[in-house]
Amino acid sequence: SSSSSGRGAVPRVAVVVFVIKYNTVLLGKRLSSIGHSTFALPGGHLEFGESFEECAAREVKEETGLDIEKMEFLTVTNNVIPAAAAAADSSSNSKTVLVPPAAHYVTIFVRAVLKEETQMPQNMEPTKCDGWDWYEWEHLPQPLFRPLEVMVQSGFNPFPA
Ligand SMILES: CC(C)CCOP(=O)(O)OP(=O)(O)O
Ligand SMILES: [Mg+2]
Ligand SMILES: [Mg+2]
Ligand SMILES: [Mg+2]
Repeated sequence: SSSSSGRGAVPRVAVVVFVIKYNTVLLGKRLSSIGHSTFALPGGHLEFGESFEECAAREVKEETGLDIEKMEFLTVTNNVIPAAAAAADSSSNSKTVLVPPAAHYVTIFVRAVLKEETQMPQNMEPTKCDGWDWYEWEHLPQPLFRPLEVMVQSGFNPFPA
């Protein structure tokens, strides 16, 4: 992981997965230093030597117990996730103290379907996620994890046309 001073910090790559079931998508509330208490897709860090598809299948299996197939690349976004709002200097000549970003991820978005549509998600990492559920695109839970919120606001739709 990167040093807190920001020296040596490099952007990391994440693969996140729209697991599509009929007209719903799988989301879970994050319990994590990044995006705590916001609803996010299953997924995580691309590990050395992995394909996007291998990472997607591994992370979804690790986090939800679900087996997925037919992964398709959708899009990629660059997410510089700010630390707490820049701290203003408390002295009279208050100036904004620059705070290094808390995180920087290049996020690969893929979609996939369940190998077996009767499979139910389990919360495999209860210290990192508050539980998984299926949501219609028109009725997404709030608040969404920032990178996903930005995509939804842009009018992105992950479902097959
Ligand atoms: C913060 C996010 C965009 C990238 C890292 O995702 P994550 O915290 O789910 O990572 P892991 O599932 O690999 O622990
Ligand atoms: Mg994970
Ligand atoms: Mg991981
Ligand atoms: Mg994860």
